[in-house]
Amino acid sequence: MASEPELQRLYLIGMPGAGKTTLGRGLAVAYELPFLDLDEEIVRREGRSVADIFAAEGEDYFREREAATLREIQQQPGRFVLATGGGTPCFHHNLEDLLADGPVLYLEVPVAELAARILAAAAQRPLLAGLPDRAALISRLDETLRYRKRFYDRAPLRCTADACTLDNVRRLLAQYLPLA
Ligand SMILES: Nc1ncnc2c1ncn2[C@@H]1O[C@H](COP(=O)(O)OP(=O)(O)O)[C@@H](O)[C@H]1O
Ligand SMILES: O=C(O)C1=C[C@@H](OP(=O)(O)O)[C@@H](O)[C@H](O)C1
Ligand SMILES: [Mg+2]
Repeated sequence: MASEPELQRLYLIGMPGAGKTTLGRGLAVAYELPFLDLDEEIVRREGRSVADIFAAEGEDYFREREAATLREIQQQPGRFVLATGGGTPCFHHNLEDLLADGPVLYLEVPVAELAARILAAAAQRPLLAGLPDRAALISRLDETLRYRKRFYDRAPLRCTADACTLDNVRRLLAQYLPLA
């Protein structure tokens, strides 16, 4: 049988609600790799939720912790799947560090679908909480994506909306990775 490509480290990027955490967990199971979620790692180190960090310290502090936690994770040896936060590639030196260390997969999901998913749990996403209605959320997501797209578009791998399934992503990765 032909050798399977061996995945060392995989990074998922994309807007809030794109499914980075959900798909990342599934991919980690499929590849038998540890799963890490950057937000969860920050929360564990800080002993408080992302919403609490934003409320108490502001976004700059969160971005500094985010970059430092990413660095710390990358310096550890070993294989993993890492789900980043939506803003991760857009701050500090994070995108270059992601691109240098493993395949980066962009989950591209239309704003209307992101809004539908986020509305159920807006309180967990401080940058999107407190918007008055669906139209305001869509407008904020549109504006955010317009700026962030230039970062997300640098990912060498991408899946779009309904094509972001476990099977499709495994096929994409098999084409991308050199055979072991
Ligand atoms: N492929 C999908 N189809 C429909 N809903 C999804 C999908 N992936 C994730 N979700 C839902 O969308 C919400 C956001 O998913 P999550 O994985 O937390 O996204 P992210 O980490 O990119 O912000 C969750 O409620 C999750 O259950
Ligand atoms: O888009 C963003 O700037 C953020 C997205 C969140 O992660 P998810 O993309 O997993 O929601 C989290 O890191 C924080 O609330 C900021
Ligand atoms: Mg997430």
